[in-house]
Amino acid sequence: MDYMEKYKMWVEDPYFDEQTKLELKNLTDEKEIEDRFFKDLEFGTAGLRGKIGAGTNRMNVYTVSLATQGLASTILKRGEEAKKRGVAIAYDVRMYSDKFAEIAARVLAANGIKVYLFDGIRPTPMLSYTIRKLGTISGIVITASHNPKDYNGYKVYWEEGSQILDEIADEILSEISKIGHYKNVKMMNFDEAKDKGLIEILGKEIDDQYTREILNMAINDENVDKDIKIVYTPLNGTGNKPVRRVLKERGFNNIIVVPEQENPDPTFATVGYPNPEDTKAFKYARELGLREKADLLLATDPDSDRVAVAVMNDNGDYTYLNGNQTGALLVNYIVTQRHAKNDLSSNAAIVKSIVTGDLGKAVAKKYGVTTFETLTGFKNICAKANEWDITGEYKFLFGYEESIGYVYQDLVRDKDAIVSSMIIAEMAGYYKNKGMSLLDVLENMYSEYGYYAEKQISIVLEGIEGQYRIKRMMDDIRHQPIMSIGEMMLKDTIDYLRDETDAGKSNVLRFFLDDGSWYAIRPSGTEPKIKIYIYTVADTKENANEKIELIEKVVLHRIESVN
Ligand SMILES: O=P(O)(O)OC[C@H]1O[C@H](O)[C@H](O)[C@@H](O)[C@@H]1O
Repeated sequence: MDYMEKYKMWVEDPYFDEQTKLELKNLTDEKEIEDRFFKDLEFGTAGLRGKIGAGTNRMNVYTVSLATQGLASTILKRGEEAKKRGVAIAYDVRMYSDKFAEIAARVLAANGIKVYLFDGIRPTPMLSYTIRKLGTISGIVITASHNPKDYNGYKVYWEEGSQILDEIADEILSEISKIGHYKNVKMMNFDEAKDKGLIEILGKEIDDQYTREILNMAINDENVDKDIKIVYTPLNGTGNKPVRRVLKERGFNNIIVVPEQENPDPTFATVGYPNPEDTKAFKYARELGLREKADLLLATDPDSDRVAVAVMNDNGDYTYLNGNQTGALLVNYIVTQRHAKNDLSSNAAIVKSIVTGDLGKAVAKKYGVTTFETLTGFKNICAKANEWDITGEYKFLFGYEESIGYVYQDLVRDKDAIVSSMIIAEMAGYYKNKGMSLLDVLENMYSEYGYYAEKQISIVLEGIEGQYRIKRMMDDIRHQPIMSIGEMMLKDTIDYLRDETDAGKSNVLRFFLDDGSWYAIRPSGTEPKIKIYIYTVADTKENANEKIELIEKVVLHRIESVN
């Protein structure tokens, strides 16, 4: 069926509800119809993610129920035991998140699969934790993470507690393709499923366990200035209760929460784009921080798997750390402290993505800790922890990405802003006790390891047109790489789509220059963007920044010249 036939089917078929039909009938722009129906939502970097609305390429009760039936069939193939182990479901603050979670629960229950559904909003990492605690076969989180308000998403997890990799995703997709019409999706009444014990509601008990286990992960409790003043914003997402609770129970009493962004708001009215990678998300936190003279600002994204940090500088304002800097600081803190305590196993390893910078790796190396690199997607980072559970080859110490995702140890198999906020607060308090800010620590690291600098640029290109243009941009640079930038000559290229690498296959290009700088280009798997990552290391900050600027200018010029 082409997009128009699919559109007509949705408008005419009595299976679809009246509101959906009305929404579709009111569409006047054919481009919009095409965008809604030209394909089905795809499993990208982090599961299904798309705009909320009617259509096969949108997040709605129909696409969610279809995906869940595919997941149910995949579980059923694994027999009775898998059915009993069941599926844990969490959801965030977004529009329809609770409704989609309920639909998913009803579809699984109708298939005879046990469901553990949270009684309210929870952070994504709690789902990972819960899967491991309850021993479920799978898990779902309804969230679009940091995307704008009109998006939602559906992340699927497997028994190890991390997001599914391609093998299971392909199996689910193949089961979805066998379903045919949406009416073949099974669905049970919610109350009936609860009465039959097929849906069980999760609450306080699991919150308590999670908090307790995180508190046990403290590295230092003494020599930490717990009076450090931190302004925290959950950006109207799920972080408010768990982050505050963990910090409070660790004894940090000087935590001030941004009042306007404390409570859940699916429209993210105070922030617009709720991505703390973007320093604009700190607007309210900064203002409050300046008034309160806070040492640190912390911001978690709506599903609380990612956290960003800003540090009070000598000019009395805040310096925003990017994900590479926070990641490197955390590697440095964890590794040096554990080393000093003689608590660093000889097979300890850290894991980062291929588009994450190298400062953390340099620190790890000094202390005999191995660094592994995976494709983008925290599922790939945590897959290492899962693998080492079986082989015992390495001990997963820390995983991180430039996109402000971090996890310490392997209690949770996803990035975890709750665990990370606690370790960041501890780290900042530890150095404050020594009279240093995190900026001082970073500066010391640069003097020891070299001035690492980085820049990430995203170009937003929406809709089908955008998708095609991103493809043309990738094709263009893939076939005609830039041979020199100023005095820097292209030395090596990795095309992760075509070359055999340890990381695996993905549409990513990495270009290495002869002075040690490198840059990577890839389409985002979660947003309509092409992303460019630029890295360098030099003897001074000025030299490093100069190189970054030059690379940025040349690469951007080239990419943007592709129509
Ligand atoms: O760069 P993208 O494909 O948009 O992904 C951005 C981020 O999305 C999710 O949060 C993934 O778990 C991360 O691993 C990834 O870095």
